Amino acid sequence: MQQALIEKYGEARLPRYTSYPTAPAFAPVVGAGTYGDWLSNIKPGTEASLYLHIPFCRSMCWYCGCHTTITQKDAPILDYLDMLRQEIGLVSDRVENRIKMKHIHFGGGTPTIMQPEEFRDLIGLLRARFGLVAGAEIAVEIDPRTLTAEMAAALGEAGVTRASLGVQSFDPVVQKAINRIQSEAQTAEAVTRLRAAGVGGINFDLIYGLPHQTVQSCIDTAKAAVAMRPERFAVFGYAHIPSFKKHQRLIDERALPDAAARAAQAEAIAETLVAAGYVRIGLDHYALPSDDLAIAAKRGRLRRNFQGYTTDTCETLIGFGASSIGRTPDGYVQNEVPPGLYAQRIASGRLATVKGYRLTAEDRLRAEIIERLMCNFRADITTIAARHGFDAAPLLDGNARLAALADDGAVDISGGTVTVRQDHRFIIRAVAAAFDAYIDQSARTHSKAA
Ligand SMILES: C=Cc1c2[nH]c(c1C)Cc1[nH]c(c(CCC(=O)O)c1C)Cc1[nH]c(c(C)c1CCC(=O)O)Cc1[nH]c(c(C)c1C=C)C2
Ligand SMILES: C[C@H]1O[C@@H](n2cnc3c(N)ncnc32)[C@H](O)[C@@H]1O
Ligand code: MET
Ligand code: SF4
Repeated sequence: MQQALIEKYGEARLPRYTSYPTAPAFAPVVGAGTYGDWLSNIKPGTEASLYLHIPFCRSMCWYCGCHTTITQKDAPILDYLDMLRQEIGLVSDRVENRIKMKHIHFGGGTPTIMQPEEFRDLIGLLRARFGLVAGAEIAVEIDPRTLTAEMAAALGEAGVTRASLGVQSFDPVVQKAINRIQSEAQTAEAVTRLRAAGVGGINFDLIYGLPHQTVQSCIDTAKAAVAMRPERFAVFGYAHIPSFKKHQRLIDERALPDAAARAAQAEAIAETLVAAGYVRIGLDHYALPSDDLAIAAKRGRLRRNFQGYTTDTCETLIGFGASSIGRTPDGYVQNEVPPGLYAQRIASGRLATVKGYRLTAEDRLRAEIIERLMCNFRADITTIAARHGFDAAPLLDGNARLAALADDGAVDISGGTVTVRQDHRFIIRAVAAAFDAYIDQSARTHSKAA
């Protein structure tokens, strides 16, 4: 049965539901003008999250699905940081003193491509423009291959609480096939430097489904990784979309594992991490039981946002930089993606928003159902619908996708509650899709669900 379900649902192109509606539903009707209005609607005393995108790396990993560009020079990075500072000014002029920062996330690309003093200045500017809540989280994505001792120390001094390291795979055959050579020793040294600098929460990103990856290779990587004792893991299935990311054409498609092999690899990594004391969280995260994410999951308080699973409860997320996505209580916004176009906008004194989405009451209802499914593998549709002033019946009855999942034994529906069995967690994107009103317009653009 399990095998049949993997074959039927595992290969479907479905969103990862880091938002609802998902990014393909964003449209140019929401631009800089609307975003400006939405920023002025933010209420005084709002606790907000900030995301800052740094779209530069020193070399290209062929699997990469992130918005980044390769540069060996420092000038483009310095120019970009200038624009980022200007954008922080433009936004803070509109928000005035109405927000306090609860979470700051530096993503990329590779944020640690900045010089230590540039990072310190950026944090200083944010602190000056927006107040910081006591106990706020500051998280930074890190490439262990290029993290210097000076940068690690600067992160600690600036108050960084979490570091997310790209690890992906320790298998030399896989590393060659993805153009990312990174030794275990390099990774361990980055962890040591971060811990010495006082950065307490460390996350490793791993990927399965890469070219030449096998179950054994995944187990070996997971074992080497757990020996370094990061607090968390995020384990992603390789999303191969060469039409969207041209450099993925450098990946040998004949060496890619099929759906059944991908599922076996995901399960082997899960078992290795669980055996080493990590708790499974949601679709693709793992954490030590003492970690905040594991505690939130246990209490049913897990959340999902653009960074994946999180403890962040803020309704307002302000995105800075090329391609950044933000949200306010009114809806979603996304900045211009190519760094050059983003820079042109900011240099002319305008917000860089090029698309977005204004949330309706029904979207908010569906968003909550999908978030609960993605986080808890269960959603009480009747209760959630009632809270939003909707009737649950139209969501459950005549729902062909949901009926098919129930017929296949993948979900249980009783008393208006939809539950996904723990051994069917790989199917969760298909269950979420059953509550996505836009799925048939967006399904084609998304990656394999397994
Ligand atoms: C840190 C790296 C990032 C990953 N995803 C994003 C970042 C910044 C954000 C992102 N990536 C895509 C979109 C869609 C909207 C757009 O701007 O075009 C966003 C918001 C593109 C994308 N990335 C992946 C896929 C399959 C797609 C296109 C289709 C889709 O929206 O699903 C794969 C992928 N990228 C990242 C991960 C972890 C991942 C798959 C597991 C990192
Ligand atoms: C931010 C994290 O996203 C993951 N990542 C980047 N590109 C892809 C892709 N195409 N498929 C799956 N995961 C990806 C890496 O693990 C990286 O560390
Ligand atoms: N760029 C870093 C790395 O790959 C962080 C994760 S990918 C955005 O190591
Ligand atoms: S995986 Fe990280 S380091 Fe590699 S190209 Fe993508 S953003 Fe850059």
